[in-house]
Amino acid sequence: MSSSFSTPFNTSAFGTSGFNTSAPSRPLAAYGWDDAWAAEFTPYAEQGLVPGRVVRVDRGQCDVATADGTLRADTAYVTPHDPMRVICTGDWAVVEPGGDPRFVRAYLPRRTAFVRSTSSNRSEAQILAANVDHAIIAVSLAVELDLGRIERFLALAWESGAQPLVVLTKADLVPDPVGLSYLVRDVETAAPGVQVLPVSATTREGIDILAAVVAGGTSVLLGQSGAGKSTLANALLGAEVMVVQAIRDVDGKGRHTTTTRNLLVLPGGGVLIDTPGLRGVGLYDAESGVGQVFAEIEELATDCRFHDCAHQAEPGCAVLAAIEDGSLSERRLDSYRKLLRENQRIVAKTDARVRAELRREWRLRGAEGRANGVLKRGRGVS
Ligand SMILES: Nc1nc2c(ncn2[C@@H]2O[C@H](COP(=O)(O)OP(=O)(O)OP(=O)(O)O)[C@@H](O)[C@H]2O)c(=O)[nH]1
Ligand SMILES: [Zn+2]
Repeated sequence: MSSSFSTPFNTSAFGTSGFNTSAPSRPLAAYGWDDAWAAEFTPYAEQGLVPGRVVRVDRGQCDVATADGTLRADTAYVTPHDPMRVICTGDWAVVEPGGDPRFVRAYLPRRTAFVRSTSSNRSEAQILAANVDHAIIAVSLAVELDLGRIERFLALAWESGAQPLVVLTKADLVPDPVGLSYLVRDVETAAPGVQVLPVSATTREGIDILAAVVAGGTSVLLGQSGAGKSTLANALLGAEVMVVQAIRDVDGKGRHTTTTRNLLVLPGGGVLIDTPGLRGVGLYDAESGVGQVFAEIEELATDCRFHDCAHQAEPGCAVLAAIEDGSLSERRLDSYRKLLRENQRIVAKTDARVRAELRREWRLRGAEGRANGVLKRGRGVS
């Protein structure tokens, strides 16, 4: 039942009575506005500029959800040649209060970002979504688990700076609870520091737990085609809410507009970003992400006798010893190697400057989140 999803949105996110000039921060809270964003925004507020979250970017323009509803704005100032700096869905935009056209003047520094390399040969990156807190990796229980694929998505998620969460969809197709618990455990071994949650859109098992997790921030849904992402999004959103949000969007002149949004406020709290680009996202320079996915192997490696041990046949190799005693599976080590190799190929084709920038911006934050995640799971970090 969707009773738990029908409450907060209707109340006050946007008054229908017109433009709100008194308390701009309250409606924005639904979009993830917090004290830290407000602090970043202070110098712009002094210039009379307005904050808002980017819900969609088109050629040359974007839709920005502000306290006064969704505004259309020109992105000429925030579309530099550097593809990493182009404004994208999820950014907090700094918008002119009026003007024809109205311009986005800047956007606030990103906390996290999903990036994709746009082609195999050109050294170009593309920003897919900004300021994402939770990366929900949808994995279908209707087909055989592919742990390697899950690890790949996890690497991507960690690299973005977001906290991953694996959702095993279509749990109704695995009615045996013992069988299900084994599947969950298998995935958990491939996902240290990550919550693994079986859900079913059919029976609504796990949906309320998922709704509670995503209530605290901005989420994206990743996963293979057919994994159940759309179904999950609908279960979280409720069909009525999508309609309501479309109707309540107003342009700068107070007219209703009907453009589709790539960023939606969830009725149970939180924000969901669903852009076409994110749907097909692949592995991009996720070196530190890979390390996090295989945290237990990297932890073991610190006990190898040689600092640069390749875990092939070296004496005193702690990784091989773990395989020997059965505490680490060969599949896991193979998968680790495969992802590292693949990653090196991608890295070789990628602009070093872009990579350096990614690292600089997200390493600290990522390391922090990872440490927390790993500790939460009680894995051996010393
Ligand atoms: N039995 C069962 N089937 C489900 C469930 N959730 C989704 N499905 C089915 O799985 C299929 C794929 O679901 P989608 O939500 O379209 O998957 P998707 O990940 O959005 O796929 P793309 O749009 O191709 O990326 C559909 O036929 C759904 O009806 C579930 O909880 N239980
Ligand atoms: Zn070793």
